Amino acid sequence: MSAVIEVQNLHKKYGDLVAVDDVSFSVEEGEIFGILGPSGAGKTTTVECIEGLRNRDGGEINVLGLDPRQERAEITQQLGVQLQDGQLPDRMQVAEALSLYSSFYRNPADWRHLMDALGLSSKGGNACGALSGSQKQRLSVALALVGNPQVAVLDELTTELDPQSRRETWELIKTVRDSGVTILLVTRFVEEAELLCDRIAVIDKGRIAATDTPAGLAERVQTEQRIQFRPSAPLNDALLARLPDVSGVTRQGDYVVVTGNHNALGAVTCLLAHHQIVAEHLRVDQATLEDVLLTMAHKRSATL
Ligand SMILES: Nc1ncnc2c1ncn2[C@@H]1O[C@H](COP(=O)(O)OP(=O)(O)OP(=O)(O)O)[C@@H](O)[C@H]1O
Repeated sequence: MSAVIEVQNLHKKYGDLVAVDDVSFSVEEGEIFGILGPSGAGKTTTVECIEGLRNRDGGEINVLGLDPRQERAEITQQLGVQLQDGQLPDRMQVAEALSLYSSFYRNPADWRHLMDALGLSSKGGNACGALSGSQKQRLSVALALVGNPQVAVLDELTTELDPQSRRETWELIKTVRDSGVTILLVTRFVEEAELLCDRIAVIDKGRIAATDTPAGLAERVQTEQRIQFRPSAPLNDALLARLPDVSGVTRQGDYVVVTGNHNALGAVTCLLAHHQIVAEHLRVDQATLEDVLLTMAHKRSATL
C-alpha cells in the first residue's frame, strides 16, 4: 500500500486563532481514513488545505504526488470533493447537474451509471432543491465521484440526516470504497468513524490526539473505567484529576464523571472519604470510546 495523501506538520491560522496546529497523518490507498473531532476542531480547515481551497501557513501536503498550493487545478481533476450546500441552483435537475459536472473533467465517470449506482435513477428529472436530505447526500456523493477520482473527500456527510438515512449513507460509502476509491471521511460522530473507518485521526482544538484503527482506539478504552457520582458537598475536581490512576474528570450537570484505570475507583472513594464527601448515586461502567475522546480533549485543554 502507498500513501495517496500525506500531511506533515500542517499549520493554519485565521488571524490570531490557531485552527490547525502541527497536524500530521497519511492516508493509504484503498482505505477509509476518518478525521474525527468535535465542532470547531479544525477538520474542515485541514481538508480545505488538502483540497487547495485554503492556503496553509506551514507544513507540507502531498496529494497523489501533487502540492495543493502549487497545483490546485490538477488536484481538482483528481480529487473528488463534495459541493457545499447551496452550490447548485435549486431548479437544476439531478441529471443536468451530473451531466454538467461530468463535463468539467478530463476523464469523467459515466454519470448515468453513477446515478443508477447511487439509487438516483428515478430522480433524474427532479429539481435538486426538491430532494430529500438523504437524496441530496446521494447527489453530493455522486458529484464527488463524477470526475472518476482515485480519492474522495467526504465532509460531514450525515450530520443533518435521520438515523435511517445515516445508515443508508454508511452503506453507500462502503460501496464506494469497495469500488476502489480511497476515502477521507470527516465526521464528528464516534459511531460513524468506528463503523466505517479503517483508521481514525482524532483531532481536537487543531491538534491530533491519536491516530489508530478503531480496534486500537477501543483497546485504550477497555482498560478504562467510568465512575459517575453526585458529590454530597462541593468538590474540587483538580484533586481527583491529580490522582495517578485517574485519566480524566468532567462534569455532567450535578454529576462528576471520572475516567481512570482499574484502581481509580478505590483511589476516588479514598479521596472522597478523606474529605468527608459521600458519592451519591455512584455508578461504575466500562468507559466508551466517546469518554476516552472527551478525556483526551480535556487533557489537551488543561495543557493549553
Ligand atoms: N474562515 C474562517 N475565518 C475565521 N475563523 C475560522 C474560519 N473557518 C473556521 N474558523 C475557525 O477555525 C476553527 C476550526 O474550524 P473548522 O471549520 O476547521 O472546524 P471543524 O472541525 O470542521 O468544525 P465543524 O465540525 O463545526 O465543521 C474554529 O474555531 C472556527 O471557528
